[in-house]
Amino acid sequence: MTRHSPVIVITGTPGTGKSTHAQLLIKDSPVPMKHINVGEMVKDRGLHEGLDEEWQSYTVNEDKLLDELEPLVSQGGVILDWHTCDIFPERWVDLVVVLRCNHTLLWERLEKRGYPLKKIQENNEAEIMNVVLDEARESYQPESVVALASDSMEDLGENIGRMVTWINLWTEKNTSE
Ligand SMILES: Nc1ncnc2c1ncn2[C@@H]1O[C@H](COP(=O)(O)OP(=O)(O)O)[C@@H](O)[C@H]1O
Repeated sequence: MTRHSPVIVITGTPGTGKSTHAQLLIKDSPVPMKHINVGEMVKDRGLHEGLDEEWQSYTVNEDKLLDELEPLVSQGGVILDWHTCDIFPERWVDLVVVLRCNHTLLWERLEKRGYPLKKIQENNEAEIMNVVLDEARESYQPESVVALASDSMEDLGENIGRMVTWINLWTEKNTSE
């Protein structure tokens, strides 16, 4: 698969800042990148088996989702924004960014979002237990996975700068070979 732009996964517990990062990155990226909010795609295109009432989340049909994503990802230039990452085949992905957030801040962000208490607790525990980071480390090569703090606007700016630098290096390497 020849790509002229990379595929970046931005993952992390809900509320850590994935969409905020993805939206800024598509503006600052030196090559055109498309932001795919995978959760919204699942909902909008019906790539699920229905809503789990207890958890207020969709039961994803992974085969349908992967079939839908494959043609979009194959060209490169894509940011996949989702709270889980191990479903994406390793060959699709050039960089996995796992956003981390202090759990008190995360609690406040999810409360503001109007999540039910049970969902806030579940996500808060997942953040404390490193669930998404462990999942990323188990699914991809260590050099492809980077964990970045997303507690403050300062972190946000630094993270975008680091990702822009990474995209420049990737592009230089992959278009000169
Ligand atoms: N680094 C950050 N510093 C301060 N606030 C942030 C940061 N990242 C995200 N936020 C805020 O946290 C909330 C959740 O961010 P969002 O990008 O929607 O998270 P996610 O996509 O991971 O669910 C938003 O109100 C956003 O403005």
